[in-house]
Amino acid sequence: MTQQRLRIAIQKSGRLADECQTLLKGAGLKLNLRDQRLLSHCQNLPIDILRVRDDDIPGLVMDGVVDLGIVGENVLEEERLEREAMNRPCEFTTLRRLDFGGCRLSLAVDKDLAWDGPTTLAGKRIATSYPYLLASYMKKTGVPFSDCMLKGSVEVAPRAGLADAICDLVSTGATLEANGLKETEVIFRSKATLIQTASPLSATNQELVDKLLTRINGVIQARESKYIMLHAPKATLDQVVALLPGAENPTILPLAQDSERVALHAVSSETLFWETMEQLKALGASSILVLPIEKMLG
Ligand SMILES: Nc1ncnc2c1ncn2[C@@H]1O[C@H](COP(=O)(O)OP(=O)(O)OP(=O)(O)O)[C@@H](O)[C@H]1O
Ligand SMILES: O=P(O)(O)OC[C@H]1O[C@H](OP(=O)(O)OP(=O)(O)O)[C@H](O)[C@@H]1O
Ligand SMILES: [Mg+2]
Repeated sequence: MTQQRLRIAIQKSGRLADECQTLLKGAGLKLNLRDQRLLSHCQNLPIDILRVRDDDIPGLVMDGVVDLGIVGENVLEEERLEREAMNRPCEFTTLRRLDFGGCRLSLAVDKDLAWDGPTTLAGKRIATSYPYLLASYMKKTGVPFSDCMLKGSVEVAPRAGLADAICDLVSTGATLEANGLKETEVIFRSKATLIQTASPLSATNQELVDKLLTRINGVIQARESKYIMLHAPKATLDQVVALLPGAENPTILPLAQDSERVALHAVSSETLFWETMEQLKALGASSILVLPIEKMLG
């Protein structure tokens, strides 16, 4: 029997699509995803990429139709709660939370409404695409409400007289502001996440998943890290090192024809902000270079 290729479901188009492809390509998968096909073969590894609506990804993983999926935790938790309520399979394993797709599911009301906590919504109608996440939150508050399911344009529901409030995704808040609404409670914080089916994989495919995960961890670690090079006076070296966020012990090198100053090289596990660079300069550091890291292992 030929070995079954590993199947990974990602969003076909939308907010997560490009980042998913960048991540997989960064992990070494050679993909040609320019055409419209549902299923694409990875050219250098026994992996197939399935490109679908994001709403379908949790179910495909929970039913064991695909082995891995990348999806927003908001969509994943909504599907899990719905399946749990229906006594349908809702198991999966989270391999890792990813560094993109950050957003929150929030309650929002007319900006002029006086807000006095969730009780303000007692007996009111809330429009949402996430009825299970909303119900799970409202149950904890004990406030009775009714809902109105809208798959899109949720933000116009109050103005259209369809609902008194909304429960929708927020990132910058621009959509709420443009619709005369204000965010009042965050009910769920979400990022994209990599999940695996609960059905056991063949030993070969599990090895491939483990390898892929190590590489993905490396890609994300590299994205979150910077290589820093600078020259610093020996007199302020300790203060300079203390300013470098998350850095392991730096390399200190002598400078030619300069006994007062040294060169410092360090990998910082956090973004180096302008403020920190200005503080480094104030300590006498010069030639401060912050370089991106392409790959990282170990
Ligand atoms: N404003 C936002 N900022 C950041 N991430 C977001 C934002 N809105 C949504 N997301 C995340 O991206 C995911 C996909 O959003 P998108 O708008 O592409 O979904 P969609 O329209 O349902 O797509 P599909 O056609 O695949 O069903 C969301 O489920 C959420 O996790
Ligand atoms: O707080 P903001 O930065 O404005 O983002 C929030 C908006 O982003 C998402 O919609 P998207 O723009 O993906 O369009 P959609 O409604 O077609 O999904 C979400 O449904 C909100 O409407
Ligand atoms: Mg969708």
